[in-house]
Amino acid sequence: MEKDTLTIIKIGGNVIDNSETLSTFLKNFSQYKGLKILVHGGGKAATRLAGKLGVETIMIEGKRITNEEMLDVAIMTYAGLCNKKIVAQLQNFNIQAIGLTGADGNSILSKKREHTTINYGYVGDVVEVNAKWIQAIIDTGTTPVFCALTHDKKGQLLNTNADTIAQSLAVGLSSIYNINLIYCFEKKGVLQNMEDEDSIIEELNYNTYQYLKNENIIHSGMIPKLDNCFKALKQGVKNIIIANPDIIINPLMLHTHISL
Ligand SMILES: Nc1ncnc2c1ncn2[C@@H]1O[C@H](COP(=O)(O)OP(=O)(O)O)[C@@H](O)[C@H]1O
Ligand SMILES: CC(=O)N[C@@H](CCC(=O)OP(=O)(O)O)C(=O)O
Repeated sequence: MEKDTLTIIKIGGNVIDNSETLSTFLKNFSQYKGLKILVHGGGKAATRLAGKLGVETIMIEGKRITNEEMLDVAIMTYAGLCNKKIVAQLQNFNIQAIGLTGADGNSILSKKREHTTINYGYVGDVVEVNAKWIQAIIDTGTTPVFCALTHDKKGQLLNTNADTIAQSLAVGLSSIYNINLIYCFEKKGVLQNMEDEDSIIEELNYNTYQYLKNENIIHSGMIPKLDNCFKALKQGVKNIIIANPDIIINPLMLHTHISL
């Protein structure tokens, strides 16, 4: 039997952080046809709330050092502020959305990252996605909205990068669905030149990625994002793009297609 298509869309900090951009995106998302999952980050909002609460933010290679206090900030921000505001807006647009951490429905199981040279603290690496349960939720006509938290099934919530959540869901659900994975951020795609918003690399393969990374044309948050894309491709996810959120209403818009 032909598999259904499921689109997994991830939105990042710069989309969530602007209430107008977010609202426009959510309206467009609500009109996007077919089965869908939304994954959101909120790193910037977490850093802001941490500042207000007097909790210091330390990032190493784009990953947040998550001590006990920072984990509380992450839970408040991702599962609370960001997730519930998004779900409420989607309900307003008549989408039967449900907000989830990986603990809800045991949907995403992870393992606390081991302390090597860097102690990341309460950061989780995904071990397993509960694909059958997520499918059952989708089958009721519900749209899952995942935030950047997982759990270890020993009672501990863990902070997991939202790009990785999207990748793990894509891989975990690819046995059931044909997956489209879309990473949305504020630019139109991966750029050849950060000064030129129109210098979009339309097709990016692994070798070109390595070259552009060495040349420092691809750097910072784009590195873990692309690492997640290639990880997903290597595990059988077929269609992955990096694009501006407007892609969902204008599929002809220029974007970056990722291939091996
Ligand atoms: N070549 C590139 N093209 C586009 N963005 C790039 C590039 N290299 C680095 N970046 C940076 O990567 C960022 C996206 O990563 P990140 O901030 O983690 O995304 P998100 O907003 O989805 O969480 C962009 O905002 C940009 O500053
Ligand atoms: C472990 C880790 O770094 N987790 C991320 C989760 C949030 C996130 O990924 O947010 P964006 O997509 O907006 O960057 C963090 O706490 O910043």
